[in-house]
Amino acid sequence: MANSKYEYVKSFESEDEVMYPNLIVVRIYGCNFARFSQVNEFEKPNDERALNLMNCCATSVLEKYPDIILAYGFSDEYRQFIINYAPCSFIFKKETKFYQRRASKVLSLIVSFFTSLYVAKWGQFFPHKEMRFTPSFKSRIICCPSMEVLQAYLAWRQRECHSKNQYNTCFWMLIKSGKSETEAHDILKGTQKQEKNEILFQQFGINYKNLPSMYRQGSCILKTEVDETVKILENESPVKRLKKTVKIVHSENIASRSFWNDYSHLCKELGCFEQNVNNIKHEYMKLFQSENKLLPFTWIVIRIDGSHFHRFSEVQGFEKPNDEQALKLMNSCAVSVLEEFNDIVFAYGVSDEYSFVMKKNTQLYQRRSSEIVSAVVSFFSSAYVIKWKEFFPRTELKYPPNFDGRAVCYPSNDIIRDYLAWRQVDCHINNQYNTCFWMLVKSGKSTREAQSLLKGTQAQEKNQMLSQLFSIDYNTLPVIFRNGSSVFWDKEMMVTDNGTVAKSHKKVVVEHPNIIDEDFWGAHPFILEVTS
Ligand SMILES: Nc1nc2c(ncn2[C@@H]2O[C@H](COP(=O)(O)OP(=O)(O)OP(=O)(O)O)[C@@H](O)[C@H]2O)c(=O)[nH]1
Ligand SMILES: [Mg+2]
Ligand SMILES: [Mg+2]
Repeated sequence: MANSKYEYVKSFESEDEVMYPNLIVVRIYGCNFARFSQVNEFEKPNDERALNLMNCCATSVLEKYPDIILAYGFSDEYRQFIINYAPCSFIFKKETKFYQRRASKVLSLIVSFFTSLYVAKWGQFFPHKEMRFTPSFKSRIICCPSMEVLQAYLAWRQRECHSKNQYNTCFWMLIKSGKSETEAHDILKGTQKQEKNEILFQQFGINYKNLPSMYRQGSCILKTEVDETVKILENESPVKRLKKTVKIVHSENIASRSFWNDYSHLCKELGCFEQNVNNIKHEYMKLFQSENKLLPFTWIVIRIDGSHFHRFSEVQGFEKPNDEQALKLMNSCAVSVLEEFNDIVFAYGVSDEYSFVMKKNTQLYQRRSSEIVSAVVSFFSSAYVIKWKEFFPRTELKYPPNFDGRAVCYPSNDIIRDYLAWRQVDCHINNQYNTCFWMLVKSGKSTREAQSLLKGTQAQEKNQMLSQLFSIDYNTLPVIFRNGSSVFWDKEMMVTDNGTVAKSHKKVVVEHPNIIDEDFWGAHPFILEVTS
């Protein structure tokens, strides 16, 4: 399709490929889950339903993406100051070429799918509890340069599981026995493993080792190959083939040679463990915790895009070329995103994509790229599944959709405006093409004929085609289709008692203005104004 003069903004996008032979681990964890688990009254210290829901989502992630070989998750129960709920790590096979190993694509697609699943499957695990509050997760890539590092990573995760679960079990037993939260923390401060076990045994008659292994050891979700009998021959000998299945196991030490090397599939796709690890090197901990930050004093755009929405819109029977309800659902999710993330000042959406502009001086998550991208894409995905019924009351959601996301920095107001213009020009070009294409198809042409009739045509010719063949004046088509949707905080001017003009936020609005020309920006100067 035609290029526009705004295409240059693409050059601001940077490469973020995780280079081979690094192993890719995607780690996800709950966002603000202290609040989510409280509002939804999760049982403490472990809510079995919540853990099973998480395991079920992780299983579906493994089933959807063949390149993910293993997932490990556990419950890091809500405690004061701790918001790192339900951490789960997904490990890709060494040879993966998933989305050309681009970090933001990989981490966003996985967290988005996990979130959609979490919302869609909620009712199966909490049948009598309506979900309150939009759940969302963050994700990041942990890049493991060798099997030794992966082994250290898994050992670290499982140690966290052991120690957190032991602490939480003691903590909540103390609370149940009448202690205040502060008293319980004080009792446990500085205690070693052994002492905690003694508290549990002596005060509460609990043998820690007898607690369910899912709580103590976490859950490994892995692909295994099993022999499956396909048919029985006449001579009664069975014909077998290898079938991949996903299973959940709980094991004392997932980073041990004996556990790992027992699963031939893990060794084949990732590699074997040479020896057991005892101490996790300090340098590795730095590697597990390092994160890239986005350039300071630049506008940040987080662009999300529906994954395989061509298929999704077919399956859901969206109207062609534009389904107004589908677009309104996208818009409604964008409104929720603006309400949730104060630093997002503007959003522009078309088709299955949305661009969110975050103010230049935002300090959200210390400008850590993966945290920002994952939190936004996950929140959007969650809202999409939650709001589906509101926009499609008669169409069931056939499968949970997911979105990819990326963050790009733009240094000046002119360039951020060119970025938005680029997206709107794209909207014009695509919409005009799609409108002609579907009119031709609806009039009886094959898709190939329609394509060849439109090949190389300019905007003018397409407009003529629409008006001459179908009596359609392109400019009278709904503006939401032609211009896409802009979402922003509408400000109200208020004159205060002393006569000065003050501005206050009113509410988030969805409009369909031309954002290429000056008029809109002249009338809304506050959107790209840099305020502290
Ligand atoms: N029928 C219909 N389809 C839509 C609508 N909005 C988006 N789509 C579909 O979603 C696709 C979006 O294009 P892309 O984002 O480039 O393609 P994709 O299939 O999502 O593939 P990836 O984004 O690469 O994963 C369009 O090609 C349409 O097939 C709509 O309102 N109606
Ligand atoms: Mg798409
Ligand atoms: Mg798209």
